[in-house]
This record gives sequence, structure tokens and C-alpha cells, in this order.
Amino acid sequence: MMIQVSGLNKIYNSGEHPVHALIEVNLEVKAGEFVSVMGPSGSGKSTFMNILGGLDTPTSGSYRLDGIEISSLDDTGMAKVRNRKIGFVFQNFNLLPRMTALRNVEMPMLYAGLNARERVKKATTALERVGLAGRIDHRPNQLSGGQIQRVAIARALVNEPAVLLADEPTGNLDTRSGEEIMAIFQDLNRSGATIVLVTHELDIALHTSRIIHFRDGRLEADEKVENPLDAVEQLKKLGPAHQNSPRSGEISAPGALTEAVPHSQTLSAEQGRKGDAR
Ligand SMILES: Nc1ncnc2c1ncn2[C@@H]1O[C@H](COP(=O)(O)OP(=O)(O)OP(=O)(O)O)[C@@H](O)[C@H]1O
Repeated sequence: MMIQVSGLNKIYNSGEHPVHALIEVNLEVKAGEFVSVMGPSGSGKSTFMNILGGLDTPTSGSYRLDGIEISSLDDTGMAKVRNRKIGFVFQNFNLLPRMTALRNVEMPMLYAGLNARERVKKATTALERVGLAGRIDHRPNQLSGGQIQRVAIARALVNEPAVLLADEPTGNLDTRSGEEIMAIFQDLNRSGATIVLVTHELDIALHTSRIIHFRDGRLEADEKVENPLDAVEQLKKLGPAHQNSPRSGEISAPGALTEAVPHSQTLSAEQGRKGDAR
């Protein structure tokens, strides 16, 4: 079992009254599953993801990640687990604005003791994996929202984590860019990645094979998706990307997680959207 959560509770005591944000949550996720987390605002999704990611600790209960009991680790132990086992993708991207895509993706490897050549090689491979081979020297303000999110995914992948956690990774993107991100996640999942993704959109959740629902801090439903939507098929239905449409991306064919549009064709659109990409 990749993720094993039992009797998990989280109580915040920061305000005047304690907030019971998670109540007796139980969940098991096998290696290789693709799970989405849904629920109204305030239902506990972020709290749950923060605990899964080792960014916060539960008040009580057990959380095992890849066999390691996380809830009993100290800060140093937790930081190690985060660095080695978990890849994060956030809605607001969290990239360093002054650094190129390549340097951003190299960041998680800086502390892993790899030499510069190995770092560049692995970062380049990760960027190729998300279809950004031709953009490795671009800075975030030279990329579309969808491309920035792909850099963030490459960065999350580069240490080969046991699990990928994504909090609203398509939340700031248009339909096509969102589908492109889902195509990458589906591709990674088919190669064996375990992924847990928070989304407010059912259309996005239906790309995963299991949806769990939170309400008032409780995990109230856990359902299997019989025929998950295939993002590559959805992209075909959307038709060809319009050259002038803001933030349109480049993945347009099955398996084509590579650049389909020559660099020069996208430059003008990029210039037009500078500044609103994040
Ligand atoms: N640091 C904190 N201190 C006190 N209360 C908190 C803290 N973080 C979250 N909460 C409370 O815990 C509950 C769950 O919040 P959480 O952010 O996990 O919900 P969510 O489902 O992620 O919501 P959203 O979809 O709006 O992001 C809410 O009542 C929230 O106000």
C-alpha cells in the first residue's frame, strides 16, 4: 500500500474556537492509483493534502507512506521524506521567476548530492517528458500558464517520487491547457506513478480512476470511475489549438507529449500574454 491513513484527525487551535478540520479519516491508496479529491470549500481537502505531503502533522491517527509511519517523524525526518518520496504540484506554480525552466527543475536535486552534469541531464529529461524540450531556457514570464504548470510537474517528477500530490493543478488554466496537464498526469500514471489530485471540477476528476469526497472534515464517499475520460481524446474533440488564443498549448496528438508547434509560431502569442501567465 502506498498511502495508508487511519483514524486521522486534525484540530486547529489557532482561533478562538478549535476547528476540527479532519475527523476520523481512513483511506488506502495502492501504488499506481490515480485518485482525485473533491469537496466543498472548507471541507478539509487542503488540510488532508498538507498532511499527505508531510507539510503538516495530524493531531491524532496514523499515516503511513510507502511503509513509513510519517506522523511520528521529527522535522528533519519529515523533510527527508518530503524530498525523497513526494512531488508537489501547486495551483499557483511556485516557480522561481528569475530562473529558467531548466534551473527551476534542477532545484529539488540541489540537496541530493548530484553533480551539475547529472542535474542538467535529469532536468532535461523531465522537461522532455512534459513536452517542453524546446523551452528549457525560457523563464516563467516567457511561458504560458499551461507551460509553467508543466515545468512545475517536471520539477515534481525529477527526484522520482513515490507519490505525486497536486492541489488544483488545472485551477488557473483554460480548458485546453487543463486537458494537456491531465494528459501528462495520465501518461505518468500509465507508467506507474501514484497520483493524488485535488480539484473543484468534476470534469477534471473524471479523468482519474477514483474520486473521494470530503464534507465537513469527513471522507464521506469513495467511488470508482468506470471509464475515466481520456485527455488525449478530449483534446482531439477540442480541435486544433488556435495560434492566437491566449495560453493555448501544444499537445495535440496521442502520445505527442512533445512540441507540435514550431517555436516561432508561438512567440507572438507569448508576447501578448506576458504578465497574465501567473
Ligand atoms: N491554519 C489553520 N488554522 C485554523 N483553521 C484552519 C487552518 N487551515 C484550515 N483551517 C480550517 O479548517 C477547515 C478545513 O480547511 P481546508 O483549507 O482544509 O479546506 P478545503 O476543503 O481545502 O477548502 P478550499 O477548497 O476552500 O481550499 C476550514 O474550516 C478552515 O477554516
